[in-house]
Amino acid sequence: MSDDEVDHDLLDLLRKSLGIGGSDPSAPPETKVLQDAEYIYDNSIDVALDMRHTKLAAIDILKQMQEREYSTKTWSEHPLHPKAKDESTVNFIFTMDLLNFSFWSEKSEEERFAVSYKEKRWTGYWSLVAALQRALDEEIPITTPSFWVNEEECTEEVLKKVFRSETDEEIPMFQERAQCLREAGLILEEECDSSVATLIEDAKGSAADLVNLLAERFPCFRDEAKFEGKKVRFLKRAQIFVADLWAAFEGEGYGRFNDIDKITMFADYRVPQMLHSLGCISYCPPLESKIRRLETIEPGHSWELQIRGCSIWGIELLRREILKLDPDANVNAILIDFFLYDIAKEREQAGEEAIPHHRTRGIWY
Ligand SMILES: Nc1nc2c(c(CN[C@H]3C=C[C@H](O)[C@@H]3O)cn2[C@@H]2O[C@H](COP(=O)(O)O)[C@@H](O)[C@H]2O)c(=O)[nH]1
Repeated sequence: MSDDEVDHDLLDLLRKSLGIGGSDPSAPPETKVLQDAEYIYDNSIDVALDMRHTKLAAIDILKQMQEREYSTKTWSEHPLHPKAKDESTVNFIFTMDLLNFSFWSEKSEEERFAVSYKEKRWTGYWSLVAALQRALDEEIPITTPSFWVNEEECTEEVLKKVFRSETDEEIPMFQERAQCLREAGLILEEECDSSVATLIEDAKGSAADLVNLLAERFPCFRDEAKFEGKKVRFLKRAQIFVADLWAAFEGEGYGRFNDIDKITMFADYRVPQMLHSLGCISYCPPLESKIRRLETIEPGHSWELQIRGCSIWGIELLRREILKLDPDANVNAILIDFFLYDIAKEREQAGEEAIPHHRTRGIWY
């Protein structure tokens, strides 16, 4: 059996249960996402990273982030993001990142699922944020975990109203989203007296531990796969939950973590597209033409895992190049990722040409 096939997690578990060896309890907590991303990158033959473009992109991104004074403060400046530095925002962010996946549509811009809120029409990620804000305005306690498990009040009809569309297309994966809320509500009720704040306190100020806690306790956050026979972790929504907390609270209070730089890029479908536009990532011809033909890639397919793993590793290389340019730059993988997502949306809004994002339907991103 080669080393790659050894299930190190199982070995760890065995050692712990036998009380021998095992991971050193005093070792700093790790999520293993970055090391799994590097493993995927080292074993990818259909997706590649380009160091020359990465170095060029680092110059441009550093300059733009400094010009925009891009920081955690930017998060709350988005019109739809909650501003209160209190538990209501903790609950909002948890609800949002429980459901922060798979907004893409096969329909046209005009026909796709869209939410009308504050005289604007929101699609994609922002349609989710708008739907939650609209529900709260309509006195539906959609961000309260105990509501999700109340079958008399939180009916399918109420959820349909929360996620009602301006068009004939309903929100993608409506049933899966309802299931995520119910499951998370039950687990929070059992383990944290329905309080997200308690869940955060259980991590004792460690971002990595909070990510691991979410993956351990909530199946719907357990974003893992098998790549070439080895278990790999992406944990995209668990990580973006921690990152959104950190940004919303500007590193204080519920957003205070002593190891926030352990959080990696979030392996979604938008930032890989941006990395391709920057020339940092490239696809083998059959994969590129599949993406350009808008054909779906099955969840767990090697191509999907290579795109996700190489994107995480690509942002790490970008981060290192930025810090070589300016060792004092206030930049980590989170802020680079947030910035690239925002730029990707600005470019899309401006009608700029870009390769389509890849299409994999699922609850992980
Ligand atoms: N890697 C990464 N993925 C992100 C975001 C965000 C929004 N984050 C906000 C918070 C801070 C930032 O400044 C943003 O304002 C959404 N997504 C993912 O993208 C997809 C939605 O795409 P579209 O359908 O086009 O809206 C979907 O998988 C969603 O989970 C991000 O930041 N990073």
